[in-house]
Amino acid sequence: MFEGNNGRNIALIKSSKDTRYATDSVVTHDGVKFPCWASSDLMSFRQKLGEDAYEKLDVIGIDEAQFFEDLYDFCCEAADQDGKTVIVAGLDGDYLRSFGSVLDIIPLADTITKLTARCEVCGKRAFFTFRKTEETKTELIGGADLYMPVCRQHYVNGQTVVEAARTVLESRKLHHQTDSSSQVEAAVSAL
Ligand SMILES: Nc1ncnc2c1ncn2[C@@H]1O[C@H](COP(=O)(O)OP(=O)(O)O)[C@@H](O)[C@H]1O
Ligand SMILES: Cc1cn([C@H]2C[C@H](O)[C@@H](COP(=O)(O)O)O2)c(=O)[nH]c1=O
Repeated sequence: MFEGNNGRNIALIKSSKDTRYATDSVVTHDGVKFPCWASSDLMSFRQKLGEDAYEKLDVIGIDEAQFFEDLYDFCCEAADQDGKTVIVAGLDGDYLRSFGSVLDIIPLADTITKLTARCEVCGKRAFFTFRKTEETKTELIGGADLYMPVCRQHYVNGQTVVEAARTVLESRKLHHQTDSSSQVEAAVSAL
């Protein structure tokens, strides 16, 4: 727990699934760090922090919210019942569409800010994330090695290219084994 500039007590929680830059800090891609609790769930936070410390908390920040299954229940309890200011950051979409419970908490929020990156192909505003590999599981920790931010046009084009590449590769696999993931990556880099 930390005291912010305005005297408010703040705690920051991130998912322990994401250990890319640090286990006990939230770290931006350009290296700005802030100490945090890393946890696999949110509901145990109150007990881990201790009742007295929890009572004194004013603000709870949550990063990588898409990874928390109990996001909705925690936000309800912390904001509605306990009067905390809860600030949530996370991906609304995975490489396909909706991600975890992030969209479920929209009706609980006072305000929502949708941030965008820049499309890696054309530089326009990027609303979506394109996955560069063949892996299809929803949760796959990684950065620029696995993902690229894309605008709507390049997201749709990219999915079409990958689907077409997969179809061709699947039919080829019937005849002989090929390294399909490297061929999908080659198709993506040709976008
Ligand atoms: N509130 C902010 N004001 C200004 N720059 C910010 C702010 N939040 C993030 N950034 C910058 O935006 C970039 C992306 O943020 P980051 O947290 O690394 O990305 P992600 O959204 O993928 O977690 C970083 O370079 C970071 O310094
Ligand atoms: C699109 C997408 C992302 N993820 C993972 C990849 C990263 O570990 C985090 C996002 O971190 P960031 O700092 O906000 O860039 O989410 C995933 O597991 N599945 C996906 O489809």
